[in-house]
Amino acid sequence: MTGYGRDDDALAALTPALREGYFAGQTVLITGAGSGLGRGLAHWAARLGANVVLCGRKVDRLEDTAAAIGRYNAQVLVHPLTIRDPEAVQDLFSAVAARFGCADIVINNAGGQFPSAAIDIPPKGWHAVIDTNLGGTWHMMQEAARRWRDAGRGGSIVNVVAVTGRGMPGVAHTAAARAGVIALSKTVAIEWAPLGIRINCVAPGLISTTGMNVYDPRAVRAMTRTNVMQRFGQIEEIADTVCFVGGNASQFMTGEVVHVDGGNQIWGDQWTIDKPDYFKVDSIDD
Ligand SMILES: CCCCCCCCCCC/C=C/C(=O)SCCNC(=O)CCNC(=O)[C@H](O)C(C)(C)COP(=O)(O)OP(=O)(O)OC[C@H]1O[C@@H](n2cnc3c(N)ncnc32)[C@H](O)[C@@H]1OP(=O)(O)O
Ligand SMILES: NC(=O)C1=CN([C@@H]2O[C@H](COP(=O)(O)OP(=O)(O)OC[C@H]3O[C@@H](n4cnc5c(N)ncnc54)[C@H](OP(=O)(O)O)[C@@H]3O)[C@@H](O)[C@H]2O)C=CC1
Repeated sequence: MTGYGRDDDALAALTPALREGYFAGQTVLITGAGSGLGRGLAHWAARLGANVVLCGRKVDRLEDTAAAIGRYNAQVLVHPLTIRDPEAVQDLFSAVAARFGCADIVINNAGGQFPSAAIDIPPKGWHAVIDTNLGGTWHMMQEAARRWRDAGRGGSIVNVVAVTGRGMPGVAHTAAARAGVIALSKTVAIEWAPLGIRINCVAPGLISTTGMNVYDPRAVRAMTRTNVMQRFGQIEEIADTVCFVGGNASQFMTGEVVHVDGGNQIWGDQWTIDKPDYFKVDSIDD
């Protein structure tokens, strides 16, 4: 384990930007809550007064998050599933209904990818990334909306995506999936407005989480040079934004994509695999 991310004690020592009680009486569902940003979001939601639903595939990691946020005395439901299975997603929302009534805020944070030149991505790898990031997020969005519609009430969805605007060489599958989520979010922000449902996206730049451990450490160190601020973002910087966007402080926002990326959408290298000589400044003739 390298130094990426923040452990539970470090998260507990920080203070959310939003006021105490911001989520009081509300239920916040978080996917990918066993690690990284999702775990940070679980701390933030619990500290802001929410009932918290923790989802992901690995139950041990979810139980660990539940134990860690026990210090805030929140009501917590652990529900393992893969978001790629629409029936499992329906079961999740039934379990939430049985325990808390309805979720108020759904944070679709689960996802990931692997670095590969687009030309080399195998079909199985393509489908794994698309089915998780686009398909899984969609199953969660649609089921949340159906439950809110059937209950005659609204709700709020936050989709954690990525900075796709300039392309993402080295992770084309995730660029396609996340751009799909953004387009979907803008579309249903319109269709579901009459239902009182808001949908927004948060696009993190490179954030220091344990998720970085799956990448080559040298490459990840170099990635800190790829934004205007020349550093990693931190979990709390994303958690503050997601909680703002998910909760009532942003109630006049929908269909929005909030970039929290140190300026990476306007400047900085995008390469997540070795950059071809073609793009290197040294390759320019005098
Ligand atoms: C070298 C440059 C490093 C730069 C680092 C920065 C990257 C910036 C990207 C943009 C910013 C986003 C950052 C993040 O998201 S941080 C971390 C988030 N977490 C993860 O990405 C988790 C790790 N990823 C995964 O778990 C998987 O990629 C996946 C999401 C697909 C998991 O799905 P699943 O569990 O179903 O997949 P499998 O492991 O069973 O694999 C299915 C097939 O996918 C192909 N595959 C999977 N991993 C790799 C790999 N490392 N290399 C090549 N191919 C891979 C493969 O076909 C698998 O099938 P087989 O196992 O049968 O071969
Ligand atoms: N860190 C960064 O720099 C950036 C991250 N992001 C995105 O933010 C999100 C969180 O990333 P981060 O915390 O860094 O990385 P992590 O790898 O720590 O988090 C990904 C989480 O997704 C869960 N997950 C993956 N597949 C599924 C599935 N099929 N069903 C349910 N849960 C699943 C994993 O849990 P489990 O394995 O137990 O299922 C894990 O907890 C991801 O979507 C990521 O791509 C976007 C931009 C930048």
